[in-house]
Amino acid sequence: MTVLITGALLYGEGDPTDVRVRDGEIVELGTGLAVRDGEEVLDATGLVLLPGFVDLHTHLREPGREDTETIATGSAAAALGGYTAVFAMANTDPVADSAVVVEHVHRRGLEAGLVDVHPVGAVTVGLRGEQLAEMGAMAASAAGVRVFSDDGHCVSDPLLMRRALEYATALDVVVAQHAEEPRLTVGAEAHEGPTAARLGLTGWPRAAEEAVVARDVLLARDSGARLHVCHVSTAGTAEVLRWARTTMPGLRVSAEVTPHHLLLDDSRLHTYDPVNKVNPPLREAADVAALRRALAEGVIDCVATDHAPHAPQEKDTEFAVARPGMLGLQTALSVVVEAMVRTGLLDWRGVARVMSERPAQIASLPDHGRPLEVGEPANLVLVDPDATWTVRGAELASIAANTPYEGMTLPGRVVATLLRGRVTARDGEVRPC
Ligand SMILES: NC(=O)N[C@@H](CC(=O)O)C(=O)O
Repeated sequence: MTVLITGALLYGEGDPTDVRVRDGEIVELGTGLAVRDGEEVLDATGLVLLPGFVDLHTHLREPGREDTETIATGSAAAALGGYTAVFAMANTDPVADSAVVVEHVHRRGLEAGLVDVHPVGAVTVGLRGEQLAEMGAMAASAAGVRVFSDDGHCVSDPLLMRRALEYATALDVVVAQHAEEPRLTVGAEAHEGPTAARLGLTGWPRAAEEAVVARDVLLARDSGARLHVCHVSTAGTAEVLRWARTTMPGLRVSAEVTPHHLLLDDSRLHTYDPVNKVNPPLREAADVAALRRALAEGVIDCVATDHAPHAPQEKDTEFAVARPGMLGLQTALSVVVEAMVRTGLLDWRGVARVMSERPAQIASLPDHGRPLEVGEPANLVLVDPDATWTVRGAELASIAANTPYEGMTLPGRVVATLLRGRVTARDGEVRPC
């Protein structure tokens, strides 16, 4: 299968370039490349070519909640969002805490064939935070698990977290922590601050996140482990990470921020619409500004969606009982363009860094986030930087429709995604193999 991409702006820079892709690789770069017989041509005039995006944090809900998302529908959303690899969180039913479950998820991803689906293994049995899961068996399984997380729950017991990091060091895998001290967030519904106080919502204080991150970087320092901090949501956490990076040379700590924490703040909560309920919660405008700065400066490494589909009956209910979480895979690029590119904080090379290169490096994916050069794997995304589109939850590929961007017009549109040289999405349609 051969594809010729014509006139693309590589990383949004320089002269328009033609890119020939064959047998899963970039085989030729140049200008005026001739179209060969049987070749699919992608006219990329005015479009930006980047390495395909990598999402370290996705909830695909299969097994267990196929009424809200399946590995096939989530893979479609990912391909349409420009992703070539996603990491599927372990909070499924059954929990992905054994080789059997992670191998099942991996296999289902291969069957869907739209994006590389990497199962995340649970750190503790049943996500209960009591006993370590069989991390070694999951790492050694056919799924080759490289990222472990109890996401949705914090590994709050410091001794258990220390042990998890020690095992992770031995296995050379990453522990991704959902940083939330549970004793500080009992009954929490929204960010603790003036908005929650006015609305009568129980607060989720910043310190519940910041204290766990501070503890964990010290545990990572002592164990030499690779720690990844999920969904950083506060200015204070960014400061803890900055302090850790500057005072502890050799520290192997990385961090992600979600698109929604880069764009939305808790001023949206006055409607009590649970579409805005998410964990960690939307914070204040000053946090949003600090997170944007930290991402631009590399204090936060990457963007991860925390794509969290929920059924209507879990969202269209009272704020207090509604499930937290928002869709993210198909809107991530546009939100990053709005929050980071339009504001001048990142150029397209920066977008490639935070959405492709750093996440691939953090998860040790050798074939993703690679330079746009001859001989490199053709995991690619073509973006129209000037297009805008209006988000409609019902039109997204996910089964669930809980997008906080409903009706919003956002910039930047994914035109095509290529996985190992095969077009997986083009002009809003997916192409399963
Ligand atoms: N991020 C979310 O708001 N929700 C996540 C889990 C969680 O972190 O609570 C989910 O699985 O729905």
